[in-house]
Amino acid sequence: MSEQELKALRVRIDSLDEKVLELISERARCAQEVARVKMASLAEGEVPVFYRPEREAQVLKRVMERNKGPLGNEEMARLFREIMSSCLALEQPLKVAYLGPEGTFTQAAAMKHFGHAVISKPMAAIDEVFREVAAGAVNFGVVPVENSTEGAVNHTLDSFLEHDMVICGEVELRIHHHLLVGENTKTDSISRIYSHAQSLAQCRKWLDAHYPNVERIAVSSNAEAAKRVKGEWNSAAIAGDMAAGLYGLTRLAEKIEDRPDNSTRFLMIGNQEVPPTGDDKTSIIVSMSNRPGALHELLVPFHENGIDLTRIETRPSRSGKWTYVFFIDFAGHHRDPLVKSVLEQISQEAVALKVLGSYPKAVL
Ligand SMILES: C=C(O[C@@H]1C=C(C(=O)O)C=C[C@H]1O)C(=O)O
Repeated sequence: MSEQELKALRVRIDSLDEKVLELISERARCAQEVARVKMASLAEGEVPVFYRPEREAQVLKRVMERNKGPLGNEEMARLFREIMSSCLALEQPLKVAYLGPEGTFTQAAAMKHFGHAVISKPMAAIDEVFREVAAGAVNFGVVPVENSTEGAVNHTLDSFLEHDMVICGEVELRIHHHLLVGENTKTDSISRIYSHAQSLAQCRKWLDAHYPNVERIAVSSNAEAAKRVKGEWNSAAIAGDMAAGLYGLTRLAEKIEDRPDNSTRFLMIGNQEVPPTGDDKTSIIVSMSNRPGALHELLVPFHENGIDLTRIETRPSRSGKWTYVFFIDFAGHHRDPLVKSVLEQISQEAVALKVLGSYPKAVL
């Protein structure tokens, strides 16, 4: 390509950028107008709701449907995710607590869902994320709920039994783990590998094959593992890209998770009910009396009404020995007439039924 051709293309890009810039600014002014209208139409004592997850899900879906390339749908939606995040911040900067410290996959999930224009607050434990939301110190919390290799995150499920929380959204993240070392690590003398217990489990076979005799030490998070390695010469950490970048570690081996499709699902928790989008999920907790056929009775109404169950998990109820609660996710919104009638049927059989929330299915 000649110098002249390049120059002409760059002039074109500059002029397109000017238009993109002007359009984004116009969009941002529109969002400011939306905020003004929301404020003006408040009833006495009513608190304004600036963040609308159902609307954001629709905007992103529309972008993906209309996108003609060459950028991929996900890539395009990610760009719009950030534009919306900045527009919303003009209305109200969201405060989001997540399972920290900085550099965790939960932080990456929070950024994927809300974009980067939020004020994010790392918490030391899942329960603290719940408490921070309950106390009103933040608008939303982000917690992991299940991993495709290792299953449920029990701390999260148990926290739902202790706090009244609304699930406002979900996001899924591909989890890639790397073996990370610091500048001073003697790579042939590694005698300890730090990581979160879930991550150690997700890389178990790889560790058995490559570091069978090295001590595996479970710490509170992958980011904590990365932090420890920074100051030690004989240790390595298993963590993801964010933690590697944050603590300046290098990858001794990449993508060492045993299953290449290793993914984690995260939930956004808050206290805002989300209206239907037409493509939603609902999460409920049900406790049944301990008698034969109870689980069958619970599941039949879903089957008979053609409602797609996406997940069912059992946990001890914590209110009696050998009594259990079921965490159930299914397609649909609790305001859909069909879902409403199924929930009514179940509540007749159940000891207790609680809707944790209906929320848009993950778009990104
Ligand atoms: C502009 C609005 O407020 C927020 C910002 C949005 C956006 O930038 O598109 C979408 C939904 C809300 O989270 C709105 O409610 O439409």
